[in-house]
Amino acid sequence: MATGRHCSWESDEETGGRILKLSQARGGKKDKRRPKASETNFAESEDASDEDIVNFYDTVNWDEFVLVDEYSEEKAANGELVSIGERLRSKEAHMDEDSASESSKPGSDNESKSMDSVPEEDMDVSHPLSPKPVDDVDEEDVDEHHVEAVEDPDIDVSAWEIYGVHAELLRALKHLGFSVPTEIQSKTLPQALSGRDIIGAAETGSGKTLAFGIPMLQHVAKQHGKWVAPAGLVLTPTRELAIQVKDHLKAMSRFARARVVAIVGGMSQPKQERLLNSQPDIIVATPGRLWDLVSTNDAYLNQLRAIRFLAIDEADRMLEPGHFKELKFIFKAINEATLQPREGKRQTFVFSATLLKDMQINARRPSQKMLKQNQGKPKPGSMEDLIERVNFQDSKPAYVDVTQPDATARTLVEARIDCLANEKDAYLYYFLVRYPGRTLVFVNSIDSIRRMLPMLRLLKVNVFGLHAQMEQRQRLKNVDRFRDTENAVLVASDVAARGLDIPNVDYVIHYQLPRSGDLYVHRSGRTARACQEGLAIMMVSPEERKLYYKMCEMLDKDISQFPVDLDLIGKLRPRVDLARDIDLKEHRMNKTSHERNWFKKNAEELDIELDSDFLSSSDDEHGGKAPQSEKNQKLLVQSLKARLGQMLGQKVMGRGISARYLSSGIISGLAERLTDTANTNPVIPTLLKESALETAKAKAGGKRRK
Ligand SMILES: Nc1ncnc2c1ncn2[C@@H]1O[C@H](COP(=O)(O)OP(=O)(O)OP(=O)(O)O)[C@@H](O)[C@H]1O
Repeated sequence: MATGRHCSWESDEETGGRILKLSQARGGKKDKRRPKASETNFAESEDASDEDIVNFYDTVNWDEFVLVDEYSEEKAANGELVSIGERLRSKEAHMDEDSASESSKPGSDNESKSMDSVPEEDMDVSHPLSPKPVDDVDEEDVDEHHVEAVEDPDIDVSAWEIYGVHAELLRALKHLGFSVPTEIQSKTLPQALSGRDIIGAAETGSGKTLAFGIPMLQHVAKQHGKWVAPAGLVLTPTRELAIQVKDHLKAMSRFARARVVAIVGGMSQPKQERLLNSQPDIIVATPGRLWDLVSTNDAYLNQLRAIRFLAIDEADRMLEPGHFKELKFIFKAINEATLQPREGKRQTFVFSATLLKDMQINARRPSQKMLKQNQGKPKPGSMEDLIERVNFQDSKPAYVDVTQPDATARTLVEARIDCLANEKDAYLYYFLVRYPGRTLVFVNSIDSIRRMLPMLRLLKVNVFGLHAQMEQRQRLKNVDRFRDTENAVLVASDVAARGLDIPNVDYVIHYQLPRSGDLYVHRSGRTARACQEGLAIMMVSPEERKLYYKMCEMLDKDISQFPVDLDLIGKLRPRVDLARDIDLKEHRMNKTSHERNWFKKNAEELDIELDSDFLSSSDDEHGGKAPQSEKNQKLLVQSLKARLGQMLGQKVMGRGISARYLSSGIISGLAERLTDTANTNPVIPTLLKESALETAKAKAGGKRRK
């Protein structure tokens, strides 16, 4: 590698687009050359240090610089693409205004918030490719005068007034269009606003965030800008959830102007330290990153010890390995005698969708042996253990349980599809084609995601991936794209199962059965949110049947079969088989060429001469010639892709999903249907567009829980 800065494009497996890998050898000379637009991107290399990135930013002419990858092209088509320079200037103006208004806050430390103290590396959050900004000085911040000038929509929020909700929060509720509280909110708020600790459980998507968020924001609103310490700490199990909760609370504090920050792993640590230094009112954090920062800095620790509100969101997930250790440290640290005096006691909220159910199950189970082993203490890592460690200051925390017996949302319709394990791809593709909609597909392993993404892309499905091994930036970007794209598909591991609030997810498909009833509830809860209807479908192979029956028993429910059209699946299957075949061949080719390049590169570095047989088959990347067999393979793949393209271009003439569309084997009004593109399925023009939800409801005979 050269001694200076090195920028190179690499293809991105997840997106099919490109990312820039940026690196600089330590002590390398500063390259004053202006990079060409095609050489630059904000997506900094994983291993590029903050310093490297700051140096890199110095060299870029932002006015000339617009991003050139696929996603930006989409934005450009909508006229949304602007030069980065323009964005930076608008952000700068924003920050100036922000710091001016901040200086009126008593006790504010302007230095820590001034433009000078915000290194340019922070600016990456405002570029058009980045996910929703995660800092506290992002573009969503609205200046006070502007905010006050906003006209309030004509929405009646008087239903909230009986709880004494602050006028500034009532205004935000108007703007959010939340005219009445949800059940968990109406049952929690009177107790929480009167100072009680709460253990709460409510179905997924029922509005738990504001149930614990409003009491915190209410406290901040009453402080009128006086800052002594953060008012609240919200702990969540995943980064995405933390950012989502932060966004939600921020939207709610639009007029109360609370400073809400997210402290999560996968983001620049110095930046997150600056966020903690910025006098936040509410910190939303994942335990790991928070503990990293807090355990090495007493100032942060003292901030936490002074909080007035602690909320544990998705508490049951916090018990899983990987979260609980840091959570225990945080509890211990903040429960120690506070150095910074707190005005009044701390209130604690513990929330989940399945919490009480778990607690009841656990409460029933502790055997004498177990109790003996633990000397009367709760089992380490259990919910009781968490509850004990959190150290409620209320002698009797209030229990608020508004879950259904099976804990799923009332508006959720459930169905199952029985099929062989190796047929699942064909059935899934059939479903996606037959019922276009925003669809979240859950699988049990990252390998399944890696296998399914390229196959579905070859089938021209608008698909994104989400799993824990993806870079954080990519994870957020994919969630944003899924949220912003009509009829998109997100293939996800259980990292997305809990808490992710993506509006309007039409369908959740359990491609593989979840490993527990709780996970089923959480996964399914990504649809049917905020009182809307949604459909969850389990794909059950014969091997999974035992587990399926166990789950039905545990959840105490029968799940009806979802009707499928076997004739159509038969017609779509050759496309899926071909896409799988192409992907397999491409994968093998890439593997062979990667291995050969690896040998060659290492041999060059070690100055070893490779066998002439080996050299004759050296890859063309290094000027050599690829072997004939490999060239043939490439040609074969190209021709298979052309064949698949042809297949995908053809319409499928199905017989229809039910007798409703058939009369004596002849489709009535076929000619009209074939020309009525607005109402017919784009791939199967003999069928009318239909919602899978309605189909499932019709099949279940309209039987719904009350
Ligand atoms: N009072 C309300 N009226 C209408 N919509 C609401 C109300 N309160 C919250 N919402 C909306 O409902 C959705 C779900 O809220 P939230 O994410 O808080 O649910 P949750 O119970 O935390 O779900 P999960 O258990 O899956 O995390 C959000 O989009 C939120 O904006």
